[in-house]
Amino acid sequence: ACVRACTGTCPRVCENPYKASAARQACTMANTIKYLEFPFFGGGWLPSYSQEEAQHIDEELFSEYSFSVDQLMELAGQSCAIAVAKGYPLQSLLKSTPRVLVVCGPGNNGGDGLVCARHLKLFGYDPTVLYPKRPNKQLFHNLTTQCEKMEIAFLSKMPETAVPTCWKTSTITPVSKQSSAACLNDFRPVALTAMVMKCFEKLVLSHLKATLPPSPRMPFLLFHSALTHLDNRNTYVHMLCVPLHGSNIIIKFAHDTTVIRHISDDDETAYREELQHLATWCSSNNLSLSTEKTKELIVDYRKSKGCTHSPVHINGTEVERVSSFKFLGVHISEDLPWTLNTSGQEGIPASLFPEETKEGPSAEEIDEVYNLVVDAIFGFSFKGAVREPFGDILSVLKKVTVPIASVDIPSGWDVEKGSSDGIQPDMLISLTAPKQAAAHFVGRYHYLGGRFVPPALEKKYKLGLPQYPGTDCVCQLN
Ligand SMILES: NC(=O)C1=CN([C@@H]2O[C@H](COP(=O)(O)OP(=O)(O)OC[C@H]3O[C@@H](n4cnc5c(N)ncnc54)[C@H](OP(=O)(O)O)[C@@H]3O)[C@@H](O)[C@H]2O)[C@H](O)CC1
Ligand SMILES: [K+]
Repeated sequence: ACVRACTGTCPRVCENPYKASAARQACTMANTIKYLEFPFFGGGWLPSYSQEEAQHIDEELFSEYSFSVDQLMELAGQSCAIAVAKGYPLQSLLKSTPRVLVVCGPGNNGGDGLVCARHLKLFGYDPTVLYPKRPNKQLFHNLTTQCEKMEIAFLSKMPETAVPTCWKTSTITPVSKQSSAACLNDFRPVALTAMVMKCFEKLVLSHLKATLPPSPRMPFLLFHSALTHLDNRNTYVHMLCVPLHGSNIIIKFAHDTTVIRHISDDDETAYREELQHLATWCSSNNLSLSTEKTKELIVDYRKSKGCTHSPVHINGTEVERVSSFKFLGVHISEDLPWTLNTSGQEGIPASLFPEETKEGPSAEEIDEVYNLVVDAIFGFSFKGAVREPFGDILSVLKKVTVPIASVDIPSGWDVEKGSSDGIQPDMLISLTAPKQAAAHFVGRYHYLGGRFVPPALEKKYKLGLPQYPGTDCVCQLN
């Protein structure tokens, strides 16, 4: 391996007088500073930083130097895209389309990932962003919009990758029911669906019929009850998912619309925005939303529910909360009793939703579809055991065989100690300065990015940064 680490006084530091004096001064500042060897560009030793030091430097950039997060994130994310383009040039990719999966976490590391995706798109790659937990902050809304405007696809979980949006979109044309139509009710809405979708629906139906297990699980049941409709001549099914927030699911079936949202941390903003968006969309398209007929059901299994759920309003009218309703022919109750729809089955099997609730594609799907994965899940603020949904995602990333390029820190690694059984990226792009975990990186490419450190700050923290070549904003360290 080209990168090694040593702690405290390192004999090889003496080979470089500048580094030796920097090392001595740095050691008086923090006993924990460790040095990484970087053989590129003449070689030398580079300090690496603990979690706390990285956070101090970061804070000082914002407070003392008045940088905004957007500014630094743009430079950080752009340098990640440049490093990826250097390590994996378009012409070297093995798949016919230059697809890259960018997995973004809930913090600023995820923001770097969004910026990286946008620049990769400008460089000619075809990025798809997996963004399962989106923070409700303007910065991240903006970054997401920028990506969406550049036609970068977003995944929140696997089903949305299976059917392209254009197939799922129907044009609803009002056809007059009588010769002198006077009001909206005199029109019948006729939905025109893409022909390819109609064929697809038939294929899905026959596939589902062939593969349905003897005791169907809930999601299969929902789809099955919708798709049996296709058995009748001259009929078809619409399941239209056009979420405003990628993590909302909207199911349209005939003239019924259902909005589904998984709520975490009591944050209902995206759900409420979706309803507002739906009401506005209906009104601007001359469709009337019948609030009286709209019902809301909340499934809440938390032990201590703490707060009561405040009602939602559509066009100023409160939506009635019910404890059960019939959805696509299936009775759903807030306590999800299995027996409502089946006989002879006691309770809900523990493995009811094993595959269906998993976030993101499987390792096989990633290997098949993407050339590489950009890991922007966690950076220097990661602490403790990985919480879901990221535990499942990291387990998948451990199994992929396509290269992984990690932004700042391989996600899931302890920022200082690394992780022997974590993901093993092929590329690491350290931002500002390498963190101590970089000593355990054994992949092919280690880049330094984020060329925004003012010289005074570099001096204060004894960063001893290497000379970036010319005007480049990344520097290869191994
Ligand atoms: N100066 C620079 O070099 C710059 C670097 N940037 C990038 O920013 C990250 C650091 O960003 P930060 O937002 O501080 O933190 P992270 O992105 O690392 O992660 C915070 C989120 O992660 C969640 N978290 C933490 N631990 C866990 C865990 N064990 N399981 C699940 N989730 C976890 C945390 O959730 P909370 O619930 O604790 O809030 C946060 O949501 C740096 O590495 C660079 O990539 C900037 O772009 C610009 C300047
Ligand atoms: K990362």
